[in-house]
Amino acid sequence: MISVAVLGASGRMGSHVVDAVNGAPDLELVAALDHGDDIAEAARAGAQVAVDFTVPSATEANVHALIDLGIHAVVGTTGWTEESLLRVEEHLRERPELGALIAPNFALGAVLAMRFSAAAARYFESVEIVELHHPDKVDAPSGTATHTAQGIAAARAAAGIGPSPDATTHDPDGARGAVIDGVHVHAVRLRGLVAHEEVLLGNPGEQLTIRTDSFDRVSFMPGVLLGVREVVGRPGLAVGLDRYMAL
Ligand SMILES: NC(=O)C1=CN([C@@H]2O[C@H](COP(=O)(O)OP(=O)(O)OC[C@H]3O[C@@H](n4cnc5c(N)ncnc54)[C@H](O)[C@@H]3O)[C@@H](O)[C@H]2O)C=CC1
Ligand SMILES: O=C(O)C1=N[C@H](C(=O)O)C[C@H](O)C1
Repeated sequence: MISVAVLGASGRMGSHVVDAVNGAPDLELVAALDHGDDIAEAARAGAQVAVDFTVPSATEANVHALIDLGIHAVVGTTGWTEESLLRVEEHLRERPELGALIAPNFALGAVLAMRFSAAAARYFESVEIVELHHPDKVDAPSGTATHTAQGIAAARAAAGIGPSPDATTHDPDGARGAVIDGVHVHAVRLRGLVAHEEVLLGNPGEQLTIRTDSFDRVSFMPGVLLGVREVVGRPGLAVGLDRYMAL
């Protein structure tokens, strides 16, 4: 039995995680904490793993606190940078028995879409990303789109491919979107949506579209539970659920 704490337990994702942990025969929910609660309560309750679905401004401090408390971390919250990930990696070296999984997306379809996009990237002249989310989301572009763009950019750089062609010289309103590692990313916020992403890859006369849709937050739960079960045996930092999957 793995003892689990949930941080952000009253939120859209956290409340689903509470239900998923309660429904798993091999997991026991020992703490459901939200804004204003003392994170040390997770340790007092005996948590081995804490799942963090909070807010970008809180998640890094939560993870450092969990490491200090001797608790493995499974993190879905967005807002991570190269620098903040490095700080966690460094901190984990002081506690070699602990693991942390930080994953921009726990939906298996989204994990595969990120992998497929990176695999396809070198074969297309042009690539752009459109991410589409519910309008209550506080950050843009999404963590998933950022990670997807980084994977695509790394694959193109490794293959010696230059930037996607683009003749735009006049864009006073930012219509070409954000640019992450040279990849344009467009963010849509629309009532009715949950979490969606399209990667558009173009060549003369052809287009490949890789699309992933989460219509319901239950789509993230198998990945979260996989992370909880695996993190206890995988010390150090893992970025992306694909690190725990046989891909
Ligand atoms: N990796 C993935 O698969 C997914 C990641 N996300 C990300 O998860 C995060 C949360 O998303 P939602 O659940 O939609 O947000 P939400 O706003 O519904 O929930 C966040 C919860 O965290 C609580 N909170 C804020 N600061 C806290 C702190 N210091 N300690 C404990 N709780 C705190 C809030 O009170 C709230 O209940 C976002 O960054 C989002 O992008 C969302 C869906 C899937
Ligand atoms: O806020 C959300 O809802 C989501 N956030 C994550 C992200 O920013 O990529 C994962 C998923 O897209 C849902």
